[in-house]
Amino acid sequence: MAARLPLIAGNWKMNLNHLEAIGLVQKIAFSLPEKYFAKVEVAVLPPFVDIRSIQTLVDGDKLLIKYGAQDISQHDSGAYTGEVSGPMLKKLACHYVVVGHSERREYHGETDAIVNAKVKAALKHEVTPIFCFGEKLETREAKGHLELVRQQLEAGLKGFTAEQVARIVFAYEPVWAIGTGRTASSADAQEVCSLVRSFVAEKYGEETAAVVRVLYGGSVKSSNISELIAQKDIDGALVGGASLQADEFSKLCALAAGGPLP
Ligand SMILES: O=C(CO)COP(=O)(O)O
Repeated sequence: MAARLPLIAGNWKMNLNHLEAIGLVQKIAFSLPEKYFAKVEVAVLPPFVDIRSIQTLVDGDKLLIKYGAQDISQHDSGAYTGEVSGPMLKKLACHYVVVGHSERREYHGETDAIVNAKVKAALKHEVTPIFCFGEKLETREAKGHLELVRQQLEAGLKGFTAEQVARIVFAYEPVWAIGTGRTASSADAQEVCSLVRSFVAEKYGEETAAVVRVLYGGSVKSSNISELIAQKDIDGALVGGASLQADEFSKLCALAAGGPLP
């Protein structure tokens, strides 16, 4: 199986203005010298208004940290008040964009069809989509999580070729584990991440399945990252709360790289 570089992506959600963003990225960069980046890819996903400042910092100081956005419009331009397009993100040299986060599905009515269109827009403009999916508590309790994730994958990937799917980062985020302090056990997370890889293998071939990265997200911290990342099909994490603290996030990234701690 091809080696997959672990990815730790910090989803800041609606936190930190552009000045605070600069401070946090500088602290992370200071804590994580170059040697770590051969073993782990580190990305921050700030609010839109912070991205230009982070781009300037990363470019100016030649930092190895990557960055991206938390959402993308399905349209390229036009009368879509409040939206930000793929070409705009590309111009800011965003590496990643989160698509289909449960908070957008829940609070902004994003359906699987919209998520599919947004993944498509990201691929079109060569910004790597971090495609999120996951079940709510009631579905998990009714043991319907594997079926639901399968449906979300079918719908989210509709119409894509194997070449396109190979460029997607998958992120399993069980809704009941987000911001609750309740992490899925590593076995539970592995169960779903393995389903994702089998799904990709079945539909798009073994080669595609071997290269795609599958992340877990939901209350990931420095205290649980090592166990999660040790699972066969978990290639990193999408981190919310813990990505807002420089020390904690750097420690988490260092552990994902296999140490030593900064
Ligand atoms: O939603 C998440 C990342 O996208 C997870 O958030 P927490 O790490 O705060 O649970």
